[in-house]
Amino acid sequence: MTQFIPGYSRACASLDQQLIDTKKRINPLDQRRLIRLETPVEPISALEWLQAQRMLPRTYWRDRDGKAIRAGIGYAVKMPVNVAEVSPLLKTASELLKNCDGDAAIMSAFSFDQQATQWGGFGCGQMVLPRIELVEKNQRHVLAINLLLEPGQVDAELNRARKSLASLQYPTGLPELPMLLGQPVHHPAYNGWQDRVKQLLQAFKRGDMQKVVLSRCSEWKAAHALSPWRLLADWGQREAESFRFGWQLNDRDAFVSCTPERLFQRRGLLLRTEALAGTAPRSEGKAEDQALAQALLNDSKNGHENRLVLEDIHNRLQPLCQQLEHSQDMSLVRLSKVQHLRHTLRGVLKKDSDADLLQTLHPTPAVGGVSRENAMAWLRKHEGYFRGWYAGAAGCIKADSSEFCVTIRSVRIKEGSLQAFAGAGIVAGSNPQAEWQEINAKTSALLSLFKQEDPCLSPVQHPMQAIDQR
Ligand SMILES: C=C(O[C@@H]1C=C(C(=O)O)C=C[C@H]1O)C(=O)O
Ligand SMILES: [Mg+2]
Repeated sequence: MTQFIPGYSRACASLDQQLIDTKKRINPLDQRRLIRLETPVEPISALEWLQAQRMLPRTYWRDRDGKAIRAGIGYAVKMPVNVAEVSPLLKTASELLKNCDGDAAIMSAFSFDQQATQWGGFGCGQMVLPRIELVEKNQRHVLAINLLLEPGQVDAELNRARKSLASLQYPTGLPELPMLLGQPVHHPAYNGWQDRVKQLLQAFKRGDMQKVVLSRCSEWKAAHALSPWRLLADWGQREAESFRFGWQLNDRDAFVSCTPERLFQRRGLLLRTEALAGTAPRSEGKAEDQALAQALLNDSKNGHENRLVLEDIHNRLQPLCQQLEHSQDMSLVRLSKVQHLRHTLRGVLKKDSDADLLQTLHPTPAVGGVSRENAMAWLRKHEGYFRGWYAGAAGCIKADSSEFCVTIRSVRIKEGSLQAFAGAGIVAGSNPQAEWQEINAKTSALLSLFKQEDPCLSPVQHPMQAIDQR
């Protein structure tokens, strides 16, 4: 028998009826708990759906293989993250989720540096259980509504939920991306970059540190409003095997990432993570591309960048695991404009604690450095701008599983401008110019999605240069 899949307005009507029924069956003095109501719905593009909605924040998550897509609006539970509070917050979150039937997930994001508190309204992190969600899983689309019922507050919560439902809009498509105007402003500019790399090379010689990931924020003005959801749709088509994450605070401020890097995936006690570091450009010519890949696999500087990440992750995870193993060989992750080296790790945890995993792993030396403490202290003092959610941890937490990506390849869309972030692992043997070209290559997939007023200065270099010029 084929299952009946209601159209959008019938799905909304079904949820509304479920809310009315919930009111009848719930004792208003029951203890605090989460309830999730769901209904199947006709296939709708989650990004187009987000574009049409009015409630805030708007959030989006897609895992790397596209098996789970979650678009959320508003919130039933909102937990702004404070520096000292990450662990208790995550514990509260997992307790709430454990007592909730259904597929509830808390969307979460944490900034790169948990000691730094400000990044406009994003702060040093956010955790939200969306009020309404459109979820796509195993080719099924589900519309869901989450409720946090507290003793004596049940009616108020049900009324808020019905009001949210009544505000839903039907999707009507995604607006075109704007043209990027003029030249970008880079923080730091090339001279500042060169100075910092040289300073780091001295520090490595003195033995103070072994690796620091230095980054840049590049800012363009846009000709008209830039839809984060259109950007994620186009970017995701270009980089199919990437996590996609988006958080729109309001119509003037959003953060999105289309990133190849997994921080961790936890299913019960089973853990998967990876060391992603070491980069070469890609070439359109097949033979040249293959030569670049082979050169990357054989290159000692890139191998060293990757090994430092692998060793650090392995050493830090060891005390949390009953078993832990990593791939012997490096594999290649091939994106549209760059390719990376990757080692994968698998383990069995002693405890199913996301708080422990986040604190242990983040930030890995793929975005921070070795030693973590010295690299972070150096970056706070010398990087020269504040990363905010770039190179942060973003993902979703469920009752029995969780997954986080590392938000490299990310942008903030703020008041008519686009800020694009990119970093490169600086180690002994790094060359300032080659590392600058590496971050240009990392930004070039994003830039290729836009028309540019002044494209002649777009930062694309001949592919062979990045490795040869060291
Ligand atoms: C920091 C970024 O990427 C990281 C740095 C890499 C490198 O230097 O080779 C490769 C992948 C990531 O570990 C970024 O893209 O912003
Ligand atoms: Mg590198």
